[in-house]
Order: sequence, then C-alpha cells, then structure tokens
Amino acid sequence: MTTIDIPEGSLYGLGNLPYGVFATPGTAPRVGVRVGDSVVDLAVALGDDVFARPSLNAFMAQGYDRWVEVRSRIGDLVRGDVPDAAVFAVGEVELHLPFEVADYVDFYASEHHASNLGRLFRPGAEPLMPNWKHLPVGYHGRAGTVVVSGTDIVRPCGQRKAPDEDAPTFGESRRLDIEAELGFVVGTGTPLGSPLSTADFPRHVFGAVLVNDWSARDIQAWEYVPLGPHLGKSFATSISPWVVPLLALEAARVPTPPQEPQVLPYLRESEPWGLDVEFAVSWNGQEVSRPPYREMYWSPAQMLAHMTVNGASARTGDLYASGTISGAAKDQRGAFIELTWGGQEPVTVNGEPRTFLLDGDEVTITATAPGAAGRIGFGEVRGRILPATEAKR
Ligand SMILES: O=C(O)/C=C/C(=O)CC(=O)CC(=O)O
Ligand SMILES: [Ca+2]
Ligand SMILES: [Mg+2]
Repeated sequence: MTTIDIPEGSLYGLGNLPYGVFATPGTAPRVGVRVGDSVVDLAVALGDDVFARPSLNAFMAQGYDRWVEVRSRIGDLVRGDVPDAAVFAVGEVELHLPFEVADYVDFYASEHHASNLGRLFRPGAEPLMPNWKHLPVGYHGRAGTVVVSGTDIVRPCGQRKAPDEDAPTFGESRRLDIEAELGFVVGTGTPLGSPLSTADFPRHVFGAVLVNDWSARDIQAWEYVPLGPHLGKSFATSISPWVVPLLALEAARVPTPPQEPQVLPYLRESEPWGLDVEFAVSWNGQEVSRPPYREMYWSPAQMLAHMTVNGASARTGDLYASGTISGAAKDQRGAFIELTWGGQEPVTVNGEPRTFLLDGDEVTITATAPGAAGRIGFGEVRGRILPATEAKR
C-alpha cells in the first residue's frame, strides 16, 4: 500500500481531483484521477469496471448522485492508503482524450472579444450585432476533430480572399490563430423535446476543460457569411486531458457582469454566476496574455439552457465551449488576432515581432481557480503547428 504525497501548494489537492484517461506503455487506456503528482487508477482502487474503459462517458452517464458519491470515496481513499498497483507518477503516463465528444458547440460569450472581433471583421459597423445581448450566440463545431493536448496541429489549407483581392485563391492559411476558452462537458443528457433550464445545470454538467479553438482567420473571413464559422475552425480543437469536476469549482463561483437589457425568462437565473478561472497563454514558452474568465457576459448555465431551448437533445459527452475569453485590457485578450490587432500591432515573443502562428510554434494555455482549500489547476492544453500537407488542388 502507498500513501499519496500531495506537495505543499499543489494545484491537485483533495479540493480538485480531476478525471482523465491514461495509459502506461503496453496497457489499455482507462480512467484515473490526478492527486498531487500521481495518477490513481480508479478501476483498481475502487474495484469498479466503469473506470476500466477508455473514456469517462459511462461514468458521467451514471449521473449527479454518483459523481458526488465517487468524489467522496476518492477523498476517503487518498486520505488513507492506496494499493500500489493503482498509483502511477503523472510523468510516466500517457494522457488520452478524456471523453468521447458527442456534439461540439462553441459560443461567443465574451463581450470584449465579440466587440474586438466585430471591429476587426466588420470595420465601420456596430461591433456587437443587435442579437448579442439577447442570446448567447454560438455555432456547431466538429466533434470528430477535437483532440487532446499535445496533438500536433497541421496548418490548414483552404480558400482565402483578402478584401483587396479580386478573387479567392487556394492555399495554406497565413493567419492561423488560437482561441483560449473554457469548455463544459455534459454528463447526463435529455431526450429530444425536453429543454434544460438554467437551474438544471449542476445535475447535467459534469466538468470543465481548457479549450484551444484553433482558427484560420483568412479562411474564416471569406467563408463565414452568412452561416458562420465552418472550415476556418473545424480542422482541430484541442482540449486539456483533465476534466475538472464542477463539484470542485464551487469556491470559484462569482456573479456574472450585470446583463442589460434584461434577458428573456428562459435565460434568467436566480443568482447568475460565472467562474473565477484565471487563464494564461504562452507562445513558444513566453506568456503573452492572461484572460480572465470571470468577465464573461453569458454564464455556463445560460449557454446550456440556450443550447437546448428549441428541444435539441443533450448527450453524454457533449462539449460546449465559452468562446474566446478576453478581458478589457490588451494583455488579457485570448486570441492573437485581437492581441496584435489584426496583425498590425505585433507582440514581441522571445525578442521577435510576431502576429499569427508560424510553423513550429507551440501554444500552451493553462488556468487555475480558487478551490475549497487553495487554488486548483486545470493542467494545460498545448499544441504545435506542423507545416501544411501539400495542397492537392
Ligand atoms: O465575429 C465574427 O465574425 C467571428 C467571431 C469568432 O471567430 C469567434 C468565435 O469563433 C467564437 C468565440 O470563440 O468566441
Ligand atoms: Ca471559438
Ligand atoms: Mg475548432
């Protein structure tokens, strides 16, 4: 038996207990929980086969009461002794995509980001569209291209047409960007025709992950009218390997900024709350931005209610992301198109002026939040840009 050591100040103490899917060389992927710098194999430690699977979906589908019970059992377990065969050093495991992504929806919930993008994409027009403060604007993404942190990202090719060009050309994206976001993972769904209310959020949403919604701004700018983002964003979306349970984020709740005009009844909450998650974005190892999630206009519960208000079903493994997190200050912007103002105001990265991503660049997004006993960590979402595979047309 082993006593798990939790280093002083660890972001992975008993107040966090994030879930992931891990494997050691030659073994099958299975569910584990991170404690300090260790990963505990839950199938072995708890003797329950629901954790012997290569995704969290079966466990998440068991529902809220079970999430509470397992979290409390893990707490009891790691306060005592854990079987040796269940404990691995985090450095010796490979982390996989933690859940099977059912559907992927991406919102646009930051007022700062939406205003900045409005100015950049639609100069001369009102930055916010007339609908923006009445509903959380979003689009459906591509679930099959959600990848785990560490997966290389091949530069996408597609149609691009700059405003001063007469006709589109085909080729690799020259304006490849990131979007730092927080993603919410649906644990238990609903059948068609049964909308979820904002009050249903805690019993249906299992946890949160970090998201980098890679975006090819040149492809996006040409294709998006009038149906919204398509190939400019569907080539890859990276998520962090650890799913932080919503149960670990109680201490991180903060009121959302005031909403004016008042929203329609289905979007109201008795006490609208967001999360005080502090993000950091690093470009080739240098921190370039610190986006504050607490400033997001639309709340996680409002996004869930909106996503299902038409009767669309929700399913175990649905991922809905907040949209790019940007604060009011320049160094709080969660996308490079904003940080460099469309490429006109380069930022200095390791001594060099930079605008959009170059081949070989690596971006790492991390985040922490207040927990029940000290700060808790979300780990990281990291990705490196590989050159485009040669264009075939
Ligand atoms: O305003 C636009 O036309 C485009 C906006 C975005 O690219 C943002 C987006 O994908 C949603 C988000 O991450 O906030
Ligand atoms: Ca996005
Ligand atoms: Mg994407």
